[in-house]
Amino acid sequence: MNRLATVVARDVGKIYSDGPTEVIAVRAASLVLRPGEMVAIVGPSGSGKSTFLACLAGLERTSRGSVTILGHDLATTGRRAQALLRRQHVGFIFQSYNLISSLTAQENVELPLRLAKDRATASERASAALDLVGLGQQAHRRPPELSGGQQQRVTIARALAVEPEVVFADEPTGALDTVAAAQVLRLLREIADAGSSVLLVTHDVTGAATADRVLVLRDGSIVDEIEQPTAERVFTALNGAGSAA
Ligand SMILES: Nc1ncnc2c1ncn2[C@@H]1O[C@H](COP(=O)(O)OP(=O)(O)OP(=O)(O)O)[C@@H](O)[C@H]1O
Repeated sequence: MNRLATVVARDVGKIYSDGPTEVIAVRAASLVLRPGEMVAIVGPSGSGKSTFLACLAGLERTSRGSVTILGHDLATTGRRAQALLRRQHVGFIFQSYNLISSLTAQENVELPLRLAKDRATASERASAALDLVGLGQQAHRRPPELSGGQQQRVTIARALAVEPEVVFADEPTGALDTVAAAQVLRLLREIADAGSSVLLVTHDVTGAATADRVLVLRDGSIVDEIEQPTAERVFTALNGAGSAA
C-alpha cells in the first residue's frame, strides 16, 4: 500500500503547550505525496502550515497520527536514523536562507555532501547544482555578496546537490521580489518534474498554482483540496478559508 508514496501522513495532529493553555496547531491532517508531485499548502496566517510541514519533515514531533518518509515510520525511527534519512534523501528550503556567511556559495553547497554520502564527488556535484540554478559564475562569492534571490538559489542548489527524493520548502519566496520568486518557483517545479516530491508552504497564490495540487489549511485542518490549480481558484479558496476564520 502506498509503496510509491514518498511521504504519507495520516491524521497528523500537533498541540503546543503554551503555559497552562494548549494551542492546537494541526488537527488530524492527512497527505500522500508521490514522486514527481508538487503539492502546495496555503492558508491564513496561523492556520498551521509551517507546523504541518515541520511534522511531515520530522522536524517537529507529532502529538498524534503517523508520518512515513520513504517507507520509514518516524515514530519508530530513532533520531540518528532520522537525521541520516534527512541528510541523504531530503532537501530543505526555508525563507531564511541558513547559509554560512563565512563560506562561499560553493562551500555552502558542498557542506551537506561532505557530511553525507558523496564526499569524493562533493565538489563536482556542488558545481553542477550551482550551474543548474544559474549561479555557476557566482560560486566563489559569499552570501553577503549575493542578492536575496541568489542566496535563495544557493539554498536550492544545496538542497538539490544531495539529489533528494523529497524537498520541503517553507515560504521559499517570502523575502523575494516577483522576478526572483518566479525563478525559485520554476526551479521547484523542475525538481518535481525531474521526479522528486516537493511540498511547498506559501502565501503566494500564483506560486501555489505551479503545484499539481493545493491543500488549503484553516485552523489546523485541511478544508479544501484543489487539483490542477489556477491562481484564481487558489485565491477564491484561500479567501473562503480566511474570511470564515
Ligand atoms: N513553538 C510553538 N509554540 C507554541 N505555539 C506555536 C509554536 N509554533 C507555532 N505555534 C502556534 O501554532 C499555530 C500554527 O502556527 P504555524 O506557524 O504553523 O502557522 P502558519 O500557517 O505557518 O502561519 P504563518 O502563515 O503566519 O507563517 C499558531 O497559532 C502558532 O501561534
